[in-house]
Amino acid sequence: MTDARSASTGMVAVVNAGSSSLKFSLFECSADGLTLVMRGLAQGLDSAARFEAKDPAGKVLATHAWEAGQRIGHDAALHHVIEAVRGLLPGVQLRAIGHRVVHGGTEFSAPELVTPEVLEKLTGLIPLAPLHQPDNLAPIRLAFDLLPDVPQVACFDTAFHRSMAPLAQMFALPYTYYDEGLRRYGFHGLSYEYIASRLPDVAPALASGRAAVMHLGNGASACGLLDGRSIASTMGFSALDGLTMGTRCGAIDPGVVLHLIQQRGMSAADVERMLYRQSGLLGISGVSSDMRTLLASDEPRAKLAVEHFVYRIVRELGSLAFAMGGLDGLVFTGGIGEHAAPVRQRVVAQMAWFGAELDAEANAANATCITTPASRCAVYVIPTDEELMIARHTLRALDA
Ligand SMILES: Nc1ncnc2c1ncn2[C@@H]1O[C@H](COP(=O)(O)OP(=O)(O)O)[C@@H](O)[C@H]1O
Ligand SMILES: CC(=O)OP(=O)(O)O
Ligand SMILES: [Mg+2]
Repeated sequence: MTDARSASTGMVAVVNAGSSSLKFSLFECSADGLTLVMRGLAQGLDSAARFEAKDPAGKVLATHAWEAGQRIGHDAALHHVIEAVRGLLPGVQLRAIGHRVVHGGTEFSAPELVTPEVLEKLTGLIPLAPLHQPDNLAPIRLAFDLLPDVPQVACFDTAFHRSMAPLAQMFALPYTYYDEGLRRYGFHGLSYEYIASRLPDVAPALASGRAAVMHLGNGASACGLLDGRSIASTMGFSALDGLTMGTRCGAIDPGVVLHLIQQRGMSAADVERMLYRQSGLLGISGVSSDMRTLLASDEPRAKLAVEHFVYRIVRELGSLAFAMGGLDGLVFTGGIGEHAAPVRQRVVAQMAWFGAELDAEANAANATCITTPASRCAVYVIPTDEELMIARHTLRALDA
């Protein structure tokens, strides 16, 4: 958020459509930059949908709850968002809409103005991200109908990782599959790009150094940032790979998938449901996918789930450090990374052999730097802002 005070040149709306939620933000554009005006969230779209819009200070501007048990589609949620914004800001002029689109495939390595042809190509990528891409594209289609004169820009989760070397993108499958697009793409790129944009101010040594960034939200991944560019990601071909997540399994032996299908008689759809929706923190704990609930629980399996989450982070951290030729610092971001001090404490405790030393008070306060001056490796907490990153990209794409 900037402190822009000069004349407004219109608003940019940002839509981040997830599998069960739809987040939106409105930014005012001026010569000084982008200023957040409003942000909101329609969540629980599967069963217990509710909507809330807030001003930048967190004051609630509007709420709505749908009937419990009703499944609200993204179209209905977006209709509601548009009506709510029109009610709160009558006469609002949208200069553009920026969208988070999870998959850009091999073709889209930068934000793209959406034309019907581009939308068709993005639709063709649905098989690469079946649980994210359809929800990302639904609001674009709807906005084409409802707001045909407003330009739309697609901003990709995969784009920031296109800087990874071919070797880092390659699976050891027969080579033709690589050419056909079966490769490690990496996701959460808008979040990593935002963090990279913050490093020169927050941690200048990391901006030009070797940083491992942990985006720990409901989906979780880690990225190796070398000189501010992505050189490795724990997420792969899909958003299933890598770290333990809320309901996703993270890295597993592909032999397990074969076993479930061949020996246990599960269908591909059953396996997909299990790996995406019934695994991870929820699967291990049997209690919840929500880190807050697990940290507050006395259930042994809730504790085990948290331990597994930490274990996988530390294992991947070692891999990223060697891929970068060393480690100058670590950045935590995402809902868990920004707020779950006990998780950060456990990760840094596992790095004690390496010389990392936690500042317990700073960690408890979610301070920006949570290690002592004597620590060999600095550890930071930097809140992410995928929406601001999308708004910036959207303006740049319009100017281009
Ligand atoms: N104060 C907190 N303590 C521990 N975990 C938290 C806290 N606040 C949020 N989280 C966790 O953050 C996760 C959601 O992260 P978020 O980045 O908001 O998710 P999404 O990927 O849906 O955007 C949940 O597991 C939630 O429990
Ligand atoms: C790519 C991905 O995992 O996204 P999310 O964290 O929004 O589920
Ligand atoms: Mg997320």
